[in-house]
Amino acid sequence: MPPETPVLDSFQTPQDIRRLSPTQVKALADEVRAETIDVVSKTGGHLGSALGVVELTVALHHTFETPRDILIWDVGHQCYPHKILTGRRDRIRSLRQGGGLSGFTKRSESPYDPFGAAHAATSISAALGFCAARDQKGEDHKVIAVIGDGSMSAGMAYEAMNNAAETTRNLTVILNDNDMSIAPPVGGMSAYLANLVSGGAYQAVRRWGKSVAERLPRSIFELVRKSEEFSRTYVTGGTFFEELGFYYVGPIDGHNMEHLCQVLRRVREIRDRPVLVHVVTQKGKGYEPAENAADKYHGVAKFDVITGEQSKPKSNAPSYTEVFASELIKQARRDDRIVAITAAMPSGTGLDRFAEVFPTRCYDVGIAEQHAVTFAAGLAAEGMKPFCAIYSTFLQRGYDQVAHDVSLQNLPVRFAIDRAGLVGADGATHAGAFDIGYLGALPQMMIMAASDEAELAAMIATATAYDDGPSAFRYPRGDGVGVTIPDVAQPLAIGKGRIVREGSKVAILSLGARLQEALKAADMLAARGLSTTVADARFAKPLDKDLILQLARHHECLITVEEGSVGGFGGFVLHYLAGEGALDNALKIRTLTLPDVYQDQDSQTNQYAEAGLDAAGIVLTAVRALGLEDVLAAKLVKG
Ligand SMILES: Cc1ncc(C[n+]2csc(CCOP(=O)(O)OP(=O)(O)O)c2C)c(N)n1
Ligand SMILES: CC(=O)[C@@H](O)[C@H](O)COP(=O)(O)O
Ligand SMILES: [Mg+2]
Repeated sequence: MPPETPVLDSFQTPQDIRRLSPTQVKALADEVRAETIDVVSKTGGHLGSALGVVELTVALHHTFETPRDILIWDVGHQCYPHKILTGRRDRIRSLRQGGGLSGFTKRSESPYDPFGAAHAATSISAALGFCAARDQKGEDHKVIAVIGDGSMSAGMAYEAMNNAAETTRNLTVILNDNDMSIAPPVGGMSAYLANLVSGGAYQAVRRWGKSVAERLPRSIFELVRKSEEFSRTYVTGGTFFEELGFYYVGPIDGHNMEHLCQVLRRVREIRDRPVLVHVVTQKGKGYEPAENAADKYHGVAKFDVITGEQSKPKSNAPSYTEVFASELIKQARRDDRIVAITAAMPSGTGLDRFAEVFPTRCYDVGIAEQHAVTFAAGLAAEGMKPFCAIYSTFLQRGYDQVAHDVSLQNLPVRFAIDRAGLVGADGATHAGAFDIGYLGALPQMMIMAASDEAELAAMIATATAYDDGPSAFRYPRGDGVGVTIPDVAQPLAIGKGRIVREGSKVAILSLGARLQEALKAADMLAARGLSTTVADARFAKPLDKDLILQLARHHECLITVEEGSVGGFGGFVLHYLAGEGALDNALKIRTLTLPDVYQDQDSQTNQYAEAGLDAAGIVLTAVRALGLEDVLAAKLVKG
């Protein structure tokens, strides 16, 4: 290959990486880094994490026989270099776009993605499953899990490590330690890892290397350094990981390609015990704006490569997250029993702002949703008012805790459920689809959904005032609609909705932020001569039974609308009306929910259109329910 040909362009198959010389491998890493920056500048995405693992990714594919060897990325948000190297380069510019590549690893996308992810700390458990299957089948390939230091704060990682040595002798765990989660990492394990890096062999080897480097001929120095460094890292004993039955190798420099490949080659041969390789990397490595940013460009919008400036769309309304933060701060100024909890998402939930005002009343417990929920239960049991702010999708992980520790004991934990409904570019793994159903199944749970930012403020006031049991309020990703928020929001009447527009033929009962689409649909229906009532349910539990009966009795057609899956609000309404015998008459009732499929990434607008949850979808449902498709079509033809 001529020296000027980019290594990346010379690939026929990903297996070609294994034939590259050390110089080419280094060049390849540089090319992959440049391409990753360029791609994400146009698509947005998880840049910092991807940049931190460029060398590691190249080294892994260079050393191991993927896809025969199983490589599992934890979370999967750092996998862009992996995608570039594994046959998806031609589609990499469709990353996170509708119809394009997922921003995470995904089994259906490639044989190089043996296990999909997006929620943290699943990799070691999954890898162990792959190991057990391999061992059962008498096969001999390697299985590698790459997990970040932030994800190491999650319970699943410990459950898996605790089980590793008893399950297999042949597992490689790479701990990718960039000393960052989305925010700076928290907790004892993080401190322990920092200690290993700052006090252990890593610094000693680096210091030793520096002091002798100038005095030895380069070739001799390299030889000595390699064997010395490897043996030092290899025999470092007494770590937590070794107590669990792992060989501990590290800490090693995750950006030193030569060293990385050498260590991985040796690790590849170990088959008598699970190995944990502690690799030290830098989040945002190689792109100055990312390296210098506090969040290391964890998740970015499209940006200008030269300046690093991100292009965030302008809005006249605050985001729901911002409203949550401001309103909770207001409530907390008046009520010193209010405390807030986040599971490693201070900026995403807005609790970073709360922590600035009330540093001692905000708890970041790490990626530990289960713990966050039971921790909140303990606080509530002692008379505090905990607001447990967790995205809908991540609260799934704490479901048993919500059921067993909170709901069963009727403890007044307040769940602030951000990212309710479809979330756009993160796709199916992050959709807040299920919380209405899974929380609604629990006795004693009060559930609200905000239709705009003023409603959210009122719901926060309601949750603050409500001490009789657990409560939850959900709100979507993105900006509000621009309504005025009162200085002092007032609590809502529990279990009472509101009529927003009066009509007579069709009733749309909306729960949550689809209300605007419901109102648009009402306009469109009115234009077709169909007088339409629009109501905002506010509560999924308890239901506003009077309102529902009134809508059912006085309209020919009732349509429920929600940003949630089948088995949620619409199901509760149907259940109630069936019990009342209200479905025995001529009422035409339809429940609009998210479809019973996992929807891939796209813009939120397109996702909702695909789900039939936009104004056009609501109109179509009403027209079909009333059997008027032909009549209206004929009218349209006549003009
Ligand atoms: C269960 C769960 N909770 C929260 C998140 C949100 N989240 C995604 S990446 C991340 C930080 C992960 O840190 P680390 O594993 O160190 O990876 P890094 O981003 O530093 O590469 C968090 C909190 C998640 N994906 N899954
Ligand atoms: C990978 C991950 O889980 C988070 O980084 C997530 O993508 C954040 O989502 P938001 O951008 O909605 O906060
Ligand atoms: Mg990290």
